[in-house]
Amino acid sequence: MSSFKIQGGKALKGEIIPQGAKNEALQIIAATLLTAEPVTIHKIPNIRDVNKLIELIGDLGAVVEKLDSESYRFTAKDLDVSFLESEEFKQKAASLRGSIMILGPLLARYGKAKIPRPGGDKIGRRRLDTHFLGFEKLGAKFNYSSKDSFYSIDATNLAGCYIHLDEASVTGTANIIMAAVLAKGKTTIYHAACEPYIQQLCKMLNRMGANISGIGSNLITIEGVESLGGTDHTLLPDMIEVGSFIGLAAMTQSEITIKNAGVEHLGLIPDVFRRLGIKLELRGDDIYIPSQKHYEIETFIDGSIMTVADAPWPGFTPDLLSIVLVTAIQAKGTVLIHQKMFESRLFFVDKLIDMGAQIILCDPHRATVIGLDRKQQLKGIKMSSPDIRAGVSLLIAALSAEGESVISNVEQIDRGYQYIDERLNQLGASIHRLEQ
Ligand SMILES: CC(=O)N[C@H]1[C@@H](OP(=O)(O)OP(=O)(O)OC[C@H]2O[C@@H](n3ccc(=O)[nH]c3=O)[C@H](O)[C@@H]2O)O[C@H](CO)[C@@H](O)[C@@H]1O
Ligand SMILES: C=C(OP(=O)(O)O)C(=O)O
Repeated sequence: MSSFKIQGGKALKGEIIPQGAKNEALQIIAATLLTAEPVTIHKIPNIRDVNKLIELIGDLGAVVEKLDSESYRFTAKDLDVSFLESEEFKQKAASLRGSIMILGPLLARYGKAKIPRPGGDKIGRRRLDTHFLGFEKLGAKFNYSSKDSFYSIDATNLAGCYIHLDEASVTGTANIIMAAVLAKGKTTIYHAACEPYIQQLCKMLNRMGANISGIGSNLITIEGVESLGGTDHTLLPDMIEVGSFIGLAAMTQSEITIKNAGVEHLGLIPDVFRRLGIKLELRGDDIYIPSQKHYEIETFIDGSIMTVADAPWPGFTPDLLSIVLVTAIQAKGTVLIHQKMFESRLFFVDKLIDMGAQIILCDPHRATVIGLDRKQQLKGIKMSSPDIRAGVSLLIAALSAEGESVISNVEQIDRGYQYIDERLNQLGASIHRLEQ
C-alpha cells in the first residue's frame, strides 16, 4: 500500500490538462472486442483500472499495440474464450468494475460470456440485474453460481426486442447496446442511461458500422448489423477530474486554468460549483478559476438551505458529490449533500470532521456541511483513502490544511487519477509518494 505525505496550506497556480475520461475508456476499450478489425483509441489515461482492462482483453487474445503514451491500437481478431474459464481470469476480472463490460461484446460475437462478481469502489450495493435482464430479453440464458460468485450467459442467436430498463444503469446500458448492435433485427432500449460516456460509445459504434439512433436521449434504437469494422476514437476529457480540479482550486485558494476541459460535455457540473459561490470563467474550452478567499453558498429561491443531490444524467453525477462536500467546508453558508445512489459513500466525512470540518452526517445518504468561511483552517492528520472520489476529496482537504497529512491506500486514487501527485506538484503542491 502506498501513501501520500502532504504538506498543506500552499496555494497552487498554473494550467492543468484533464486526462481522458476513465469511465468512457472502460466502455470504449471493451467495445473493441466487437470487431476483428483494428480500433485505435486516443487519450487513454494511464490509470490502474484502465490498464487492468487492457491487460484483460490482451489475455483474451486481442492484439494490443501501444502507439504512444496515450494511444493504443486493439485488434480482436481471434479471441480465446476458453480464457474465461481460467483462475487467472477470475482474479483479474474481479478486481475492477469495468470488466463487466466485456460481457456484451463477447455475447454478441461468440454467443457466450462469463464474469466473476466485478470489483470497483465499495460504496454500497452495486447490483447487476439491469445488465442480465437486458441480455435475457435479447434471448440469452443467464446463470449465477453462488458458490464461486460467477455469472454466465449463453445465446445461440440474439434477437432485437423492446427493453424497458429497470433503472438507467450506466454500465448496464453500455453492455446491452454492445450486445444489441450485432443482434438480428431492431432493439429499442427505453429508460437508457445517456451520459456523455454512452453517447461517445454509440458514436464510435456507428462509425464502426452500427445503426444506433436516439443518442443522448433515454430512448435508444438499434438496427442490428452483420458485422462491425475498425475506427479511430478520441476519449473526452474526464469530467470528474475537471470537477475535482474546480473544487481543489476553491479549497486551496489557487488560481488554476483547466485546459481543454470539454465544456460542452460538462452538463450541470460548472453550475453546481457556481451555486457554492465559486467563480469560474469559461474561456473557449478552458475553465479559469481565480484565487478566491471567500465563496458563499447560495440558498434556494425561497431562502431554504441548498441541497446538492445526484441523479442519472443529465442530472448531477454521483461521482462528484464527495468533491462538492469537501469544497463546501471552507465556503460561507450551509449545504445538504444528498448521495441518493450509493449508501456507503459518505462515511469518509469522519476524517474531515477530525481535521476540523463542521459536518453532520445525518444518515448514510445525507451530510450537512456548515462552511467555515476560512475562520479556521483544517489541520493535517493521518487517514486512509476508502474509495476513489473520497480519496481525492481527502487529498483536497489535506492540501488546504495546516501542517502535514498522510493518506494511505492511495491505490484507490490511482485507480482513477493519472500521476495526480506529479501533476499537482507541478502547480506548486507538496505531495510525496511513499511506496511500501
Ligand atoms: C465504471 C463506471 O462507469 N462506473 C460508473 C457507473 O457505475 P455503474 O454502471 O456500476 O452504476 P449504475 O449506473 O448501474 O448504478 C449506480 C447506482 O445507482 C443506482 N441507480 C442507478 C440508476 C437509477 O436510475 N437509479 C439508481 O438508484 C443503482 O442501483 C446503483 O446503486 O455509473 C455510476 C453512476 O453514475 C458511477 O458512480 C460509476 O463511476
Ligand atoms: C465509482 C467509481 O468507479 P467504479 O464504478 O469503477 O467503482 C467512480 O469512478 O467514481
